[in-house]
Amino acid sequence: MTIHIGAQKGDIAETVLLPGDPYRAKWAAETYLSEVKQVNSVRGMLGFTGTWKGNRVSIQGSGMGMPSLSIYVNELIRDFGAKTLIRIGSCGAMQDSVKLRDVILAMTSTTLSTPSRGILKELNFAPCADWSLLQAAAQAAQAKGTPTHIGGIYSSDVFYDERPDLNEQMVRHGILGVEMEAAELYILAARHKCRALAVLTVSDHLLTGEALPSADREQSFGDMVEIALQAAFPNAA
Ligand SMILES: O=P(O)(O)O[C@H]1O[C@H](CO)[C@@H](O)[C@H]1O
Ligand SMILES: O=c1cc[nH]c(=O)[nH]1
Repeated sequence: MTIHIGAQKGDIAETVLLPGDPYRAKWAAETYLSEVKQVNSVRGMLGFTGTWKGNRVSIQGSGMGMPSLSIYVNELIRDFGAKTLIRIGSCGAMQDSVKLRDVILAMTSTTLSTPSRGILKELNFAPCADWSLLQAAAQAAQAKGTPTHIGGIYSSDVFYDERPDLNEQMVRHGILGVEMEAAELYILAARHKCRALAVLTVSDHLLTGEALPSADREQSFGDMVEIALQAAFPNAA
């Protein structure tokens, strides 16, 4: 048990999927896993462990923003032995070629700052995905036929951004989409020698103003979950 995760030692699998939304964790666990057990409810940040095609996997909500994700990922790695961490999140598209409900595999994540800024100091560390996960996710997405984009994303500290000039630079430099957690996930994974990837579904479009309702963000991003599971267990039949 930790301060924020009420699970017992051994309750959490080495592979953990991390949606920001705890109710997406519940939906994904109930929809895709077998032998599901709820392992966390502290602060309503639901976590579940079950099996997928015989492989043990946990799905733990990580909350919104990098400070929140940092708490859960630190505890998952240090106290529960997590080794493979895959974010399954929503994001806003920043390119015309990226459409609503498309999947983005975040190869890198640009950010202004993360909770790790204090230790990285003046270093502009480049947060990047684990290659084996990225490659397996790309193959899984191709096999499913899901419209998928692979490249850089932007991890922002704000949802209601009042820096249009910054977004303009992101768009201009080919950033595919914006979300709020991947950069710190990648930095923590690098620090602790774990594997990490962010698999995202486009829920908003910053260029067209389109936006999906909250129920869709909670319960309809199935391709993203299946791609993440297949990437974690590429040999699962
Ligand atoms: O849908 P989730 O995984 O929470 O991800 C995105 O949605 C939240 C904002 O609505 C932020 O956490 C952002 O990163
Ligand atoms: O951070 C986020 C998440 C979803 N959609 C956005 O526009 N931004």
